[in-house]
Formats: sequence, structure tokens, C-alpha cells
Amino acid sequence: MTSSVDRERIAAAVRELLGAIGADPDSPELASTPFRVADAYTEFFAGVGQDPAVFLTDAVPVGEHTGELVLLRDIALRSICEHHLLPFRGRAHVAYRPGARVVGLSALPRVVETLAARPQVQERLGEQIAQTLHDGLAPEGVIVVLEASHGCVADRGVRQTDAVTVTVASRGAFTDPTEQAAVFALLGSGRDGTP
Ligand SMILES: Nc1nc2c(ncn2[C@@H]2O[C@H](COP(=O)(O)OP(=O)(O)OP(=O)(O)O)[C@@H](O)[C@H]2O)c(=O)[nH]1
Ligand SMILES: [Zn+2]
Repeated sequence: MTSSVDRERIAAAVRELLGAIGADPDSPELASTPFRVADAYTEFFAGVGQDPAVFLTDAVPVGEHTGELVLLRDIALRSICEHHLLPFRGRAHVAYRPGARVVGLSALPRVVETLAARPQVQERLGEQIAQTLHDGLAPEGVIVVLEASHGCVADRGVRQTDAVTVTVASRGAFTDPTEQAAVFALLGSGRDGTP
């Protein structure tokens, strides 16, 4: 996969930014900062222009036994809010009720990671994960619960350090509140707090 991130342009922009806050980008302390930030942004935005559906093309043979529910909970979630370019992070829980096929479990975090590595808002990220799985797996239902702390809410503005945003995106069978409740119960077991 080729990154669409341009390191040189980011480094030039960071030099400009450092100057704009009154710092000296040519000071020894800051001299390496523009390219360090460029490297960090290359990681943060590695999903721009990448198709998450590529991870769903290989079905895992499990015979007739697809089971009733596949839930991968506590997937590490790291993304960048598009309003302030500050990180939001937490956990993603992804569940689907298989149709005819299942994929390798690692495909689910890879879909999450690819879609998260873009300028995002949490609601859209959850919807995009759900839609990608809906389109790629043709499951009977899919539900995506994201729990995240936003840098822009914690470290500036309202400064709500402990506030956690929980979003739900669903397709198919899991648009039914009763079906959703069963997944929420599984997410609640063995953990503190909700959902
Ligand atoms: N719905 C949603 N809002 C978000 C997300 N990330 C950040 N925000 C909010 O987006 C809003 C941006 O509002 P603006 O008025 O443009 O920015 P602002 O003046 O910096 O807002 P404050 O944070 O209230 O100071 C803020 O309320 C943020 O808390 C997200 O993932 N989803
Ligand atoms: Zn923000």
C-alpha cells in the first residue's frame, strides 16, 4: 500500500506553524521536529485513500458452522478528529451475525485501523466500519460500538478529562433494539461501566 501522505509538505507546514506560535524552528531543540511530526502524521493518516474492503476478501473455511454471533471486543482504537486534528482513542467492539461466510478475526481490527487512520468524527467512523462489513461480508447483521476519549474535549475547550463518547452503528438484524441489547449485555460482562 502506498501512502498518500507527503512528508516534505508536512515538515514545511510544521516549520511554518512553529514560527506562527513564536517559536524558532531553526533552534537546535526544534530542528528535527518538523520531520518527526511528518513521520507521526504518516502513521496517523495511513488510511487516507486506502480501501478497507481488501481485508474482507479471504473467507475462512469453517464449513457450515458459522455460529450465531462473532464479537471482537476491545479492539484498540486510535484516530484523529477532523475538527482539531487532535487524537481520539479508546476501544472498538465489532460484532456480526454471519451469513454464508466468516473472515479471519484479524480482518476486523484491520478494517477499524484503516478507517480510523483518516481525519474522522467518531459517528462517521462507526458508520463506515459497519458499512464496510455489511458490504464485504453480507452478514445477517453487524453492530459497531465505539468508546473513545477525545483530545479536543479533554485537553482544550470544555476540558472534560474523563468524558467518554460512546457511539453505535448497526446494519441488518442489529438495527433491532432487542438484538442490540444482547450484544450490549456481552460487552458489559466482565467490565466496568457501560454500554
Ligand atoms: N459529533 C462529534 N463532535 C465532535 C467529534 N470530535 C470533536 N467534536 C466536537 O466538534 C465540535 C467542534 O465545534 P466548533 O464550534 O467548530 O469548535 P470549537 O469552537 O473548538 O468547539 P469547542 O470544543 O466547544 O470549543 C466541538 O463540539 C467538539 O467537541 C466527534 O467525533 N463527533
Ligand atoms: Zn476535535
